[in-house]
Amino acid sequence: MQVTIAGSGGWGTALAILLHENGHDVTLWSHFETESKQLAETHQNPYLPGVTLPEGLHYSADPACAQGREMVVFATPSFAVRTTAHAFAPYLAETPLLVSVTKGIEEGTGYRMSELVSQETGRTVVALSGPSHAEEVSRGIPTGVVVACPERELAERVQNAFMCSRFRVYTSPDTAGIELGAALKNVIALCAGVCDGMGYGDNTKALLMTRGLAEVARLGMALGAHRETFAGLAGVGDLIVTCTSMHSRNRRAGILIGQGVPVQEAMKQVGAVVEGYYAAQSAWELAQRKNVDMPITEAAYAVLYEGRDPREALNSLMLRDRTSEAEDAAWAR
Ligand SMILES: NC(=O)C1=CN([C@@H]2O[C@H](COP(=O)(O)OP(=O)(O)OC[C@H]3O[C@@H](n4cnc5c(N)ncnc54)[C@H](O)[C@@H]3O)[C@@H](O)[C@H]2O)C=CC1
Ligand SMILES: O=C(CO)COP(=O)(O)O
Repeated sequence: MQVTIAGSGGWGTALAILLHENGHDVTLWSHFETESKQLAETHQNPYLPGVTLPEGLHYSADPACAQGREMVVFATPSFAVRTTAHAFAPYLAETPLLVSVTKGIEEGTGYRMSELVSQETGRTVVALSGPSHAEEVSRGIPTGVVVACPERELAERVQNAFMCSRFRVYTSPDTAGIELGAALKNVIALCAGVCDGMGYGDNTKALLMTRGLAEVARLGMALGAHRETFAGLAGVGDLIVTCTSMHSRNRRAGILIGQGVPVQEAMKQVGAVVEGYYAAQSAWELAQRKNVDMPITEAAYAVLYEGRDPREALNSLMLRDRTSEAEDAAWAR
């Protein structure tokens, strides 16, 4: 298959290596000409230290490189997905498969990433997500993900393109669930990092992850996602990897914030996109709009955007009104 990957950060590059190994003819597109030249000349990507890009990958900074390709994968940070899809749209008429692998929610509108690409291109878009740090995928470490699309045939074609012995791909019809799980868990991972940075323990993190998943699923379902998706790879699977891995940019940013580093400085020190920072604002807005209770996300928003002290935020989460883990209906059983 002829493939273009639109976005040459860590994730786009890791997927370019994978698809090249799968026998596809891959062009890696960069937003910046200088970045594209550097990749072509050095075969190294600073976002993936120690990984050498294989011979045979092509590099471009021109969206026209998508012309006539069979699959285009959008892999930029979320803030750049709409503009990138807009730039690529004139070249996609003969491309049957469009894929989004970005994890975020558009600020202000609340749209998911596949929705942005769809709006800009007028086409159905497959979403790919799951516990999949680029640092590990680029080194061939076995990984599992989900591809979602209401059109099963499109999902299965994308599954076939990515699947191999080190990259297991499941399909799902629940694009909303897959994308919301991906975007919202980043907020919880950032909070898990904050707890680590403040020196709290494994109990605290397990509490945060479990109750975090509950509120992620609550908002997801209010936005049309299926409950069971949050028990899958793009839900609890991705939550586990992001809250526990030192590869996670969200967790690393959180650790710094928990240690007292100012938010903007923490993101600068991480040096790659911290999607949970942006998702906290979008999730907070969506929760208000849909009237969904999301106490952890609300606390994250207050810490990240209003300067609230993280210790004080955690303390007030612990002392919220007492409640039940079960829904009211369960007590009647
Ligand atoms: N890194 C990872 O392990 C994984 C990342 N993701 C998701 O993939 C998305 C991209 O993540 P990464 O590749 O890690 O990000 P990154 O932080 O490595 O991305 C940096 C890239 O963004 C590009 N960029 C900057 N401004 C741009 C613009 N205006 N237009 C287009 N591109 C621009 C830069 O050229 C650079 O190549 C995020 O949503 C992330 O959550 C998903 C799974 C794994
Ligand atoms: O989504 C990811 C892994 O599945 C990447 O997480 P970070 O953005 O926190 O590094």
